Formats: sequence, structure tokens, C-alpha cells
Amino acid sequence: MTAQLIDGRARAEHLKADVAREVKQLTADGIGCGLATVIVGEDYRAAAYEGRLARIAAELGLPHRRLVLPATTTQTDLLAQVRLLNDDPSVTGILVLRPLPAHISEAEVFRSLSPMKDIEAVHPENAGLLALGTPRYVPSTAASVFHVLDEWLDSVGEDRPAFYHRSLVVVVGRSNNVGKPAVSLAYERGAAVESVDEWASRTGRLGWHTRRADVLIVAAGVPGLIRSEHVRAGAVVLDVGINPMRDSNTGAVRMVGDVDTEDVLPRARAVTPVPGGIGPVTDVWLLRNTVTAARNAAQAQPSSVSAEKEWSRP
Ligand SMILES: NC(=O)C1=CN([C@@H]2O[C@H](COP(=O)(O)OP(=O)(O)OC[C@H]3O[C@@H](n4cnc5c(N)ncnc54)[C@H](OP(=O)(O)O)[C@@H]3O)[C@@H](O)[C@H]2O)C=CC1
Ligand SMILES: Nc1nc(=O)c2c([nH]1)NC[C@@H]1CN(c3ccc(C(=O)N[C@@H](CCC(=O)O)C(=O)O)cc3)C=[N+]21
Repeated sequence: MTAQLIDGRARAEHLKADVAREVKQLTADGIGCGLATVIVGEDYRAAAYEGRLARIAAELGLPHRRLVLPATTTQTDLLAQVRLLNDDPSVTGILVLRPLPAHISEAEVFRSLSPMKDIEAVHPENAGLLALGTPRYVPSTAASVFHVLDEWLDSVGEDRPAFYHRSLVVVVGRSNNVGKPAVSLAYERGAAVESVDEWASRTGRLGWHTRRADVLIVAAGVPGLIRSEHVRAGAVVLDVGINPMRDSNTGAVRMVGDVDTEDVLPRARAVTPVPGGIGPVTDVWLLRNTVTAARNAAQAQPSSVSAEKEWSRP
């Protein structure tokens, strides 16, 4: 068997057309929408993601404001900046990029976000709603993993509920941003779920877990962690990892996943590549959540949400 490579870019384009329609409808309804992204310090992955969001937001005509703060920013200053964004009615969605510098508590910053503007569902209220199966916002990376999987199941004629009910989903990596939300979404679909972290690797049990997976979701941030010996024949493998690798000869940086795709292809049923798999869908989903947040804001306070002049409207 040679696995099917799932085309995330094509999925992202479909989704982008939906979001473009939603943005037009917002404008027609006179509802303002504004995404604010916050980066503290320098990180290649965060900068790459933010750059992609900026480009697609411009393409969709969705106002975007960037806040780039130095790595020396104190937690107090960052919390003050978040407060300003919370209080600004022209900002309807806020994304604080990870990683934050080590001297800043990510949990404190996420807790300081206005829950209605927390488009990644990292505030405890939104994370709780997600865990209870009643999300306000579905975090974009996990949402993209299951969007890609659901659509792929449709494309091969699998009945979604039947597939999930008979499947074991194993999630490698359990960050609050990616791994844990993915577990919640797998629960919601009625799958059996297993979650492993770095201890599974350290204790030599990673393969024992992953080889039982019908669906293997990998979000560890370790290039090439998963090889064919970790994969059950006929499994569906979703590679979330985005890891910058510098070519020692040319100096060029390219992104690689957590899965050794070439090695896994002959064994799996379907695999998402990196680049071109989950990543492009994540970008669009985040903007989709931004649109949802604008609608939520308008419903909460109909008169206060209108686009302001300071926005760079593309
Ligand atoms: N494609 C996309 O759209 C996105 C991709 N990413 C990428 O996904 C990856 C994960 O991101 P994120 O969740 O934020 O990362 P974090 O570093 O926050 O979390 C990584 C998780 O993986 C676990 N882990 C680390 N090493 C191993 C190992 N050897 N074996 C098993 N588990 C391991 C960690 O375990 P422990 O808890 O024990 O430390 C932790 O739970 C990164 O490459 C990131 O760039 C992130 C967001 C979006
Ligand atoms: N709070 C927070 N949330 C995040 O979701 C988050 C974050 N911080 N910090 C950084 C990581 C990284 N990340 C990416 C998502 C998509 C692509 C993406 O679309 N990549 C393309 C292009 C890759 C390339 O440049 O070759 C692809 O996979 O095809 C990249 C990177 C989100 N992250």
C-alpha cells in the first residue's frame, strides 16, 4: 500500500472562499472586524505564522493590526498591552503568539485575554467550554486537523460516525494549544483516545502507543520523530509539526514536520505532508474564528463595534 498524500492547500483554498463570503456579509451587515496579533521576541515559527496570517487577512480584506514587542518586554507591560486591546472595540480577535520569553507566564497572559476576543480558546473559560464539548471558538490547529480528516473521510466514502466509533486516535504531544484541544475534538467524535507526551519517548514506549493508532496525530515539535516503525499499516497520519531546518550548504530555511513522510508513506493509508498539510488550513481557520468573534461582539454590544480609521484596510 502507498498512502495518499492529503492536499491541505486545496482544503485551505475552499475554506478561504467560505471565509471571504463571511467577511463580505459582515461588511454588508455593518459589523466591524479586527484581528490583533502580538509577538514578543524573535521566533522563526511565530514570525512565519504571523506573516502568513497578515498576507491572507489582506487578501480577504480583513483588518489586521500587528504588535511586535522586544524580547525584554516585562510581563506587566505585556499585560498592559493586552488590556488595551481588550478595551479597544475595533479589535474583535486577539492572537498572542507562542513562544513567549521564559520570564513571562503564558498562563497569566492567556488568562488576561477578554474571553470573547480569545480566538484560540486559551483563556480558561474558553478552554473549559471546549473540554465540555460546547466550544465558543475551536482552536485553529486542532480544528484544522479534524477538518482535514473529516473531509478526507468523505472523499474516500467512509461514514464519519462509523469510522470514529471504531477508531483509536493517538495524539503525540499534549500542549494546551494543540495536543489537548485535539483530544477534546476526538472525544466529541466518539473515538477512543490516547494522549502521550515526551515521557512515552523517554521510557521507550512511544511506538507501543502509536502502533495501535488508527488515526495518529503528531504535534511534538520534534523533526522526523515518527517513522514507519511507529505506524500501524493502514493508519491515517496527521502531521502537525512545523520545524525550521537550515540547510548547512545554502543557509536556506525550510519547514519539516514531526513525521518522516517518505518513510511512512508505504505503510500508512493517508498522510498529511509538511509543508502543504495542516498548516495552510490553520491559517484560514484562525481568520474564520476572527470573523466569528466579530459577530459575537456585535451581538453583545451592537452599537460599539464599527471599523475605525486607524486600521490599515487592504
Ligand atoms: N501546523 C500547524 O498549524 C501548527 C503547528 N505547530 C507545530 O506543532 C508542534 C507542536 O507545537 P506545540 O504543541 O505548540 O509545542 P509544545 O512545545 O508546546 O508542546 C510539545 C508537546 O510535545 C511533547 N513532546 C516533546 N517531545 C516529545 C517526544 N520526543 N515524544 C513525545 N512527545 C514529545 C511535549 O511533551 P511534554 O508535555 O512532556 O513536554 C509536549 O506535550 C511544533 O512543531 C509547532 O511548530 C503549532 C501550532 C500550529
Ligand atoms: N499562539 C500560537 N498559536 C499558533 O498556532 C502558533 C503559535 N502561537 N506560534 C507558532 C506556531 C507555528 N504555527 C504555524 C501554523 C501554520 C503554518 C503554515 O501554514 N505553514 C505552511 C508553510 C510552511 C513553510 O513555510 O514552508 C505549511 O505548513 O504548508 C506555519 C506555522 C502556528 N503556531
